[in-house]
Amino acid sequence: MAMCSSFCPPQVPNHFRGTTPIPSFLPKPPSFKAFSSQTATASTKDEFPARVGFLGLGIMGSPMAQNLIKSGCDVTVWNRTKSKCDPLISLGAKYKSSPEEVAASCDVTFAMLADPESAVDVACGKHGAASGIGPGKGYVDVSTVDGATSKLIGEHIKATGALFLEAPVSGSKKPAEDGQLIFLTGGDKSLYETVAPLLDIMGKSRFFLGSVGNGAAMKLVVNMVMGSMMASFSEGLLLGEKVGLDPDVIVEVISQGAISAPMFSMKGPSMVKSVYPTAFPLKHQQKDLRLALGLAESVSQPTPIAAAANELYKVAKSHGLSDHDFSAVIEALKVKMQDPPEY
Ligand SMILES: NC(=O)C1=CN([C@@H]2O[C@H](COP(=O)(O)OP(=O)(O)OC[C@H]3O[C@@H](n4cnc5c(N)ncnc54)[C@H](OP(=O)(O)O)[C@@H]3O)[C@@H](O)[C@H]2O)C=CC1
Ligand SMILES: O=CC(=O)O
Repeated sequence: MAMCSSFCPPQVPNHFRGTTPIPSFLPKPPSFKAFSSQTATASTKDEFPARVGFLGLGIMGSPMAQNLIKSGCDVTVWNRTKSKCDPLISLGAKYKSSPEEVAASCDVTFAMLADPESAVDVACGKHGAASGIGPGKGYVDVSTVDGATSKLIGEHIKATGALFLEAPVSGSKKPAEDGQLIFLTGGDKSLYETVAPLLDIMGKSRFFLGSVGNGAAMKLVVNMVMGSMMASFSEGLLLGEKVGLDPDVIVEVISQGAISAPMFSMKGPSMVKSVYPTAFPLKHQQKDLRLALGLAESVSQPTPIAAAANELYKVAKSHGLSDHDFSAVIEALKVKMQDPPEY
């Protein structure tokens, strides 16, 4: 893999021994050093992989690619809807008309796609990245998908002689803009080390979690908790309001106590106004709950809270809220039956 100079990041290993069964699709983790974490470190331009591809320029992909460009990386972009490439081209990005061409012309290619179907299509479909990639190159999928999808993409990429890393991110639109994402990675450790300077441009910390599937599992666990928290917060706001409490004060009280979370203090005030500017689309939150429930089922882990939350997001989707922020799930609890059944 072409690098402007050799790069060897300092290692800060943590040690972890899990006690829960491992999903059948995941390889058994090593008995020690199952993950290592690292906060972002400053790098110089000379340490970046020479040519960086970026596929998928939605809410997350655009600012991530933008940060790479602004840091001096040589970036080539592709997006299904070509117009989303234009602002990045204006900033200096190159453009190729297929994932295949991007992967062929770059040393490392990142992909930030909507869901498992699009991630597989862009990596493995006709004119997909796997058709253009090869030995000496790397593919980093930062989309949120399930472990089986991640493994499938990894197998296609590795069959070409290239390296593969899954690296889903925790953190939304603003952290993506601010270069404050958290990367949850699994796969080829050498690729992880090669792209570390790039992850550090886009993020504030990174975790290497071992085999492909572990990064996906970590991301789904985090987003399962997040989806349930938002559903519960919504119930609390509406219950409080119905018994006469000021919802703005509820947000303030929650924000000062033990259950405070940036998510509540950031999104609460707009939820009170029934405004949901999209940072994390509701359809993606429901996708993550669905995938997390699949993961739970694969190891017979009961997740009744997440299952109930998933139903609420499904109701919200059925009311046309898919592309609103996931905080719009509160609307699903406001819906009144038009024609109540007769009992
Ligand atoms: N938004 C957030 O806060 C966060 C999102 N994520 C995850 O990151 C991923 C991207 O999220 P986000 O940027 O918000 O999503 P968006 O919906 O804004 O972007 C989705 C991207 O996928 C592309 N895409 C969708 N379907 C296809 C397809 N069939 N073929 C090719 N390209 C396709 C879209 O292309 P086009 O422009 O043509 O539609 C677009 O580039 C998701 O997996 C999400 O769960 C993770 C952390 C935070
Ligand atoms: O996946 C969403 C996030 O905010 O993280």
